[in-house]
Amino acid sequence: MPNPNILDAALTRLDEAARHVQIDSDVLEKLKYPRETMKVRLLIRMDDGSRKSFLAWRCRYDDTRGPTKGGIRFHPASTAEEVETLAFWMTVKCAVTNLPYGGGKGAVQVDPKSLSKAELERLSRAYVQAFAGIIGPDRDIPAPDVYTNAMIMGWMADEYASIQGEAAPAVITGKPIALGGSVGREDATARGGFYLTCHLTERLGLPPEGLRVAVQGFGNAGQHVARLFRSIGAKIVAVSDSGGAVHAASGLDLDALLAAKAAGRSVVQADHGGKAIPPEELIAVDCDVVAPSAMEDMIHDGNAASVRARVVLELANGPITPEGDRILADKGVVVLPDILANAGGVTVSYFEWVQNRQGFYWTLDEVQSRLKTIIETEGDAVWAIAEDKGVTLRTAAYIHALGRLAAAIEAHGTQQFFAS
Ligand SMILES: NC(=O)C1=CN([C@@H]2O[C@H](COP(=O)(O)OP(=O)(O)OC[C@H]3O[C@@H](n4cnc5c(N)ncnc54)[C@H](O)[C@@H]3O)[C@@H](O)[C@H]2O)C=CC1
Ligand SMILES: O=C(O)CCC(=O)C(=O)O
Repeated sequence: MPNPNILDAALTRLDEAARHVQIDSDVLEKLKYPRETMKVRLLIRMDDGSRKSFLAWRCRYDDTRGPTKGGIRFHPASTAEEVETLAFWMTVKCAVTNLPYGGGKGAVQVDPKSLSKAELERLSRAYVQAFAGIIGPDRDIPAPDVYTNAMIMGWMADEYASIQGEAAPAVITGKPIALGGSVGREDATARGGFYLTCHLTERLGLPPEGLRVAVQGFGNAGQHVARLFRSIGAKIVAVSDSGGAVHAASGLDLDALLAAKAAGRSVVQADHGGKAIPPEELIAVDCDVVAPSAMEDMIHDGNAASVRARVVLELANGPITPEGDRILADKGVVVLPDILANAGGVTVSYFEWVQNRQGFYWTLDEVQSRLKTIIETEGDAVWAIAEDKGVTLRTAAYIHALGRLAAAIEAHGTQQFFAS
């Protein structure tokens, strides 16, 4: 189960940022609590005729800057606290990238691997039936997250359209292209992190060639980031998934790993060309960039000292605890923070929403070049704040976001939020 105090830990990053800028205390008070979290029990019919129920949540953390936006996770260990924390991070992430959104997130406490495809579809449709009153193209716009994908988003969009009695593709992003999805959304999370790393290579002190990369979590974010780094000649020296981890100092056979995953197998079952290692050793392998791309709190006070990479590229949300951050900073390891490094996904989700609303679709080149511009522009802004204030990139990203959030909160007028 995630740390029950995960939201408190996440909020310490906001407090740290607030120490370096003048921020009205009302602004911080508003950002400390989710606006609304709805909890339901979804009851679905199983293939054998029995019925089973699953806890599910949708949190709209803050909508000051626009409709709330964020993925839906299907995971057996999901909790309300985790959903609210993920929704808080979405609020900050959308502000860092200047998308016209607030932050939201959803989850179902389920092991999706234990369901048949038909059961998974019934669960996905039940989720939309339960939350149809809270989501909407101008209210709250879900997307994929851990163990959800384009197929599930397609079922959900279809269910929402049936309920509304009209097509409403902009209610959800990360859909299949055939249902109004955007080209370039599939690898967008990884691509954003890849663009950021490449843009900062020199400033990060990374070797321009022969980069060695380790990837923890080999799903959507992890597989695509490995593929993108390979495309510039990098070696993928270690990868892991929920089934285990593999390592080869001379580089793993990425095609074999991708083929194994496509066939529903773990990386340890692939003809990977390396050796299996204990999963907890992945973050400690000798490499230039380690990309945690799985779950929260994977690098913490108990293992941060073992990180040997020069750079941690946070594709996962919240993979490093605040104590882990301090240890890495003391070691001189640079962390590219989640709220910037994995923002490629929500940025292309925004492009999908825009395309759905205008009914006019862009080319892959247009999507990728707009994504690159946003990531590089906001990356430069965050880097400049970090240099100017002598803070980590994470604190700088929070300072950057806090400025935009404060401006929007103040522009709304305080009477709306704080009864006198
Ligand atoms: N899909 C998206 O658009 C975005 C995802 N993220 C974040 O990226 C992370 C990964 O998400 P996705 O790639 O979409 O999920 P996914 O469901 O496609 O892949 C998750 C991967 O993590 C692995 N995993 C699970 N527990 C693990 C563990 N304890 N150790 C090692 N590997 C483990 C799974 O086996 C799987 O390979 C999450 O933190 C998610 O919130 C962030 C931004 C956008
Ligand atoms: O694509 C989106 O709207 C949200 C993606 C997401 O859940 C995330 O960035 O953590």
